[in-house]
Amino acid sequence: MSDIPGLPARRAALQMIDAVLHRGETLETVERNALRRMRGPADQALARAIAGETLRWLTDLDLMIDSAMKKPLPHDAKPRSVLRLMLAQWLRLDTPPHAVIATALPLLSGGPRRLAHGVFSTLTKRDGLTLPDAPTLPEDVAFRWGSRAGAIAQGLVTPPPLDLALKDWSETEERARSMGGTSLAQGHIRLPRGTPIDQLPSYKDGDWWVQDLAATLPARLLGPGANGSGGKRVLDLCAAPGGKTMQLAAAGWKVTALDISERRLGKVRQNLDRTGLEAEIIKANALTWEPAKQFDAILIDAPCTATGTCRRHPDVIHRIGDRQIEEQAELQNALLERAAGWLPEGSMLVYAVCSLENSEGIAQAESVGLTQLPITRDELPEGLEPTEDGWLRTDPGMLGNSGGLDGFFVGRWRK
Ligand SMILES: C[S@@+](CC[C@H](N)C(=O)[O-])C[C@H]1O[C@@H](n2cnc3c(N)ncnc32)[C@H](O)[C@@H]1O
Repeated sequence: MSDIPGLPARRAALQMIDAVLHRGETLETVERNALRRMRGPADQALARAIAGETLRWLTDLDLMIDSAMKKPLPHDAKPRSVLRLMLAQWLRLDTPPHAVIATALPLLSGGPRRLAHGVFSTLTKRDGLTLPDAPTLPEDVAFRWGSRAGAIAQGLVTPPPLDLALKDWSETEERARSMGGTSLAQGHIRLPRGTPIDQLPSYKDGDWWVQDLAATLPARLLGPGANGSGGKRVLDLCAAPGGKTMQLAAAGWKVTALDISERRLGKVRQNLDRTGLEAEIIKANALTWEPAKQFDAILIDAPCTATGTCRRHPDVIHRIGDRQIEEQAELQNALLERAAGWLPEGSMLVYAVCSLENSEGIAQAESVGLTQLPITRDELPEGLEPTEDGWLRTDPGMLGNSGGLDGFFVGRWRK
């Protein structure tokens, strides 16, 4: 079966979609297993694209499948899964129907195969069958994202560009020009999606790292770390893989980077080595650890449901529900309470989550018993605004004309 060219990519995509939808696994984890056995980068990229587009447009693909059947297929039926990825290839990846049939139908046999063939043929012959302008979100997700749901769905249509964060902000203009990119903020370069990272100039020199523009905002809101008497101390409480640790170190802060995961701290070390930046690294559980020194600032980039990264991880749209949100909110609340207790007078706290959920963002921020230091418009890249209450909420529906950005909630306080 694996002799048919293109079939391994479809099989891997099917495995990825099923693991996300039926076992609640993250796309990132299942990708590692599913793609391991595949031959080359082109097949891997194809499997990723099929799985990504299927998950992004799942609700619409299911509506189409149901419209071509007298009796709807169960949600976990294999022919439904195969039909989903067949339609995603045809309607999103422009694969001609005959090629879709040749490479995906062998995933089924017997009656299910005839059924999928029949449904796909019916749909491909239907006049004017197209997807809507933006993916339809599952009802519970649309409800949670409220008035922003439509804009966020629009932001999901195009997979995100590649954002780089620069170690030296004074090089922004020159690097944007030499790399053929654009810049939406000092120290930020935006390149087209798919740009091969390790072939970009100065990758090995460690002059930049990959980081979505939205993910750079929490550390930016702490300002520079250097003052007359040297670097101020910052505790980066949930630090791995180290994007914000590098930003803070590059901005002159003396950084203590703490994380519970040794494996993920390995990434922080690698990132610091590559960029030549420095930080003290601590492996500890922030819920039991006690600091031995005081900090001028604490950044909590808290563990969260990561629904704000739905453009690059469309699995979150289907995997995350009330239970996961509540679990994360509980952890965030405990982290915030502890960190607020460690701050000396005059210090600053920034709390951030890459989540679009109110319970992980605004609801957490409102429980902090410190003096809010409202975020102001002049601290943000053009086109972004703080909320009326001085919090920052970004989502994939914003900055649409320049490539969008991930969803984040950020709050800031002074003690
Ligand atoms: C959103 S990620 C941090 C991303 C990171 N700040 C960056 O910019 O690259 C959240 C991190 O929190 C860590 N974490 C989760 N629970 C923790 C705990 N109880 N104590 C310390 N770190 C924890 C996870 O291992 C994960 O690396």
